[in-house]
Order: sequence, then C-alpha cells, then structure tokens
Amino acid sequence: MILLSLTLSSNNHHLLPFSSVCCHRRRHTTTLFAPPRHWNNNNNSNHSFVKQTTTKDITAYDNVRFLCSPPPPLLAVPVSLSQRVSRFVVPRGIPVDDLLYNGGATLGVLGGAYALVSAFDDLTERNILNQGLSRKLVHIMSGLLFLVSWPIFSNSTEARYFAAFVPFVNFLRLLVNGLSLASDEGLVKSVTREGDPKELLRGPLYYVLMLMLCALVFWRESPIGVVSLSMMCGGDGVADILGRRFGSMKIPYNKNKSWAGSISMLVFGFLVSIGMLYYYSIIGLIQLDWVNVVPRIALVSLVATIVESLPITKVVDDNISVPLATMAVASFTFSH
Ligand SMILES: C/C(=C\COP(=O)(O)O)CCC[C@H](C)CCC[C@H](C)CCCC(C)C
Ligand SMILES: Nc1ccn([C@@H]2O[C@H](COP(=O)(O)OP(=O)(O)O)[C@@H](O)[C@H]2O)c(=O)n1
Repeated sequence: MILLSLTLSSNNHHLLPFSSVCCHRRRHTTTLFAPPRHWNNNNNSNHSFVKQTTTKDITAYDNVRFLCSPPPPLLAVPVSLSQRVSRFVVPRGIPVDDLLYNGGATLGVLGGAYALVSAFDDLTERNILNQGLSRKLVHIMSGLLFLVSWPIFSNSTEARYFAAFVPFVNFLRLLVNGLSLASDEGLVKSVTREGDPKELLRGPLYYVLMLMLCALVFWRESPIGVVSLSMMCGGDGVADILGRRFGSMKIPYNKNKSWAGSISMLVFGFLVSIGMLYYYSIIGLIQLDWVNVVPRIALVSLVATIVESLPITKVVDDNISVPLATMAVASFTFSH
C-alpha cells in the first residue's frame, strides 16, 4: 500500500532544491526526483522535501574542482577568466562570469537554432526533403535539441531566462516574417506547409511560446517541462510523419487523425520522455525513482495522445493543447 504524502522540512541539510514528491511506503520514503545537493546554489527553496532513504547521493560533481562559482552543471570556466571578470558585478548582483557564461551559452544555442533551420532549408531547396517532412523534422528536432541544451546553462537562478531568450528571439523572427515585415525565404520554406508566411503565426509561433513557457516555469527543476516538450516534439511530431504514411485506419471521432498516428504519438512520446529524463539523470541533474516515474509518464503520454486525437485543432492548435494537457496531467500525477 503506498501512502502518498508530502513531507516539508526547512532545516535538513539533505534539502532538495527541486520540488520532489515523496511516496511513503510504510516508513520508507522514496523520492521520485532528486538533484545533487549542490547543483542548485539557492538552498533557500521553501518547496524542498526531505529525502529520507538516502539513495546514492549524486557526487557527479563533488570531485570535480569547479574553477568558477556558481559552476555550470556541465562546463567549468577557467579560473583565470573567472577571476578576471568576476571582480565586476553587474547590477542586481549577477556575477559577470555567470552573465558571460550564460550569455555565451545563449549565443551558442541561438546559432544552433539558426543552423538547424538553414540546414533543413538547404535540404528542401535541393529537393532532398519535401517541405512537409522538413517542417516536421524541424518540429521534432528544435524542441528536443533545446531540451538537450538546458544543462549547458549555469545553475544560477537567472539561467532559465538566458535559455528562454532563444525561443523568444525565434518568436520575434516568426512574428516579423509572418507579418511580412521581413522575408526570410529559408525560414518560410523549412517551417511552413504551403510556403505562406502567415502560417508562421500559428503552429510555429505557438510552438516557440511553449518552449519559452517550459523554460521559464518548469526549467530543470521539474520533469513537467521536459515531458511536455517531449510529447509536443517527440510525440506530436512523429504522429504526423507516421500518421500520414500509415494512417489508413482513421479514428472514429476524428477522420483527420488515424490509429497509426495516435499509436505513434503514444509510443514515441513515452519513449522520448523517458529518454530525455534519463539524459538528465545520467548527467547527474536529477535522480529518478523509475519504478514510480515510468507508470506516471505512461499515463501522461496516454492522456496527451487522446487530447491530440480530438477534433479540436481548428480551435486549439496541437502545439498548445498537447503541452498544456501534458503539464496539467503531469502536475497532478507527479504530486500524488
Ligand atoms: C516547424 C515548427 C513548428 C510547427 O509545428 P506544427 O504546426 O507542424 O505542429 C518548429 C519551428 C521551430 C522554430 C522556427 C525554431 C525554434 C528553435 C528553438 C527555439 C531552439 C532550438 C535550439 C537547438 C540547439 C537547435
Ligand atoms: N494522431 C494523428 C496525428 C496526425 N496524423 C496525420 O498527420 C497529419 C497532420 O497532423 P496534424 O493536423 O496534427 O498536423 P500538425 O498540426 O501537427 O502540423 C494529419 O492530417 C494526419 O494525416 C494522423 O494520422 N494521426
């Protein structure tokens, strides 16, 4: 019998900066998600929960001598650079080395976004990919690669804003081109179905808004953002590709969707969610109690798939309904 309860504590040095839910099995407490203690410097989180069964504390970084502070989870800035620049503190107390580090990470990810779209534009131009497949591959890869890039940013509280700046710039790019205030042919060709710039103001715009929302609201402190984007990108994206290809058997209540597409969304959404959470766990950002997490991800994937299959696309775009439904169900299941 699993007794579900939340235990709050404020003084335990095992405080987890992440919000995590403890599922009590009699006297033992298992933590669904836990980060390394020092991964998040702001231990003043008042949503921390005590981790009582000390599974292997993540020491992935204990023995890595960080040459700057706050150290980013994956990279360390040479101490000489850190010493040189950290004498200056920008307004509001953001250390310059953190500003420089995260600013560099933002520029790098922005460059990656531009390169991705340009690459698919080139493949479409050379008729290696048709426009529809190009769009779907950009849909799948953009968000997943954005998730893959999150650990590059530092562990400062401002890091999420630097990460969210990337989809924000792409939001502006889509808006300007969608309103024909600019004409980026490559963007239009690789991201629209028919080549109409106005298409940029729907699916793609909602898509980058969801990327921003997940980075700002959930960030690396919760699996909810990771799973929501995995379902929107890995699930919905694959549903389109396989549904168009193999979707002869249509869903009774929505003749525009097929069993093949929905089953693809369920399977790939689930696998990509697990895979992305596993990625975050092996680089030491979270610990997962897989026995409890996998069934929850399966439930979330099923609900997101059902929502995606509903004939509501004309009212609410999939790039809104799928992530929002995932956030709602994941928020509920991960807190019970
Ligand atoms: C084609 C896209 C959405 C349309 O979806 P749907 O209507 O077919 O369901 C995706 C648009 C992607 C956007 C132009 C670029 C977004 C880049 C992202 C913010 C950052 C990627 C970083 C990474 C390192 C490549
Ligand atoms: N569950 C699904 C989803 C998409 N599809 C196929 O993929 C096409 C595009 O799906 P969609 O309307 O969700 O496209 P987006 O809004 O995701 O761009 C549909 O017209 C179907 O041919 C499917 O067969 N089953």
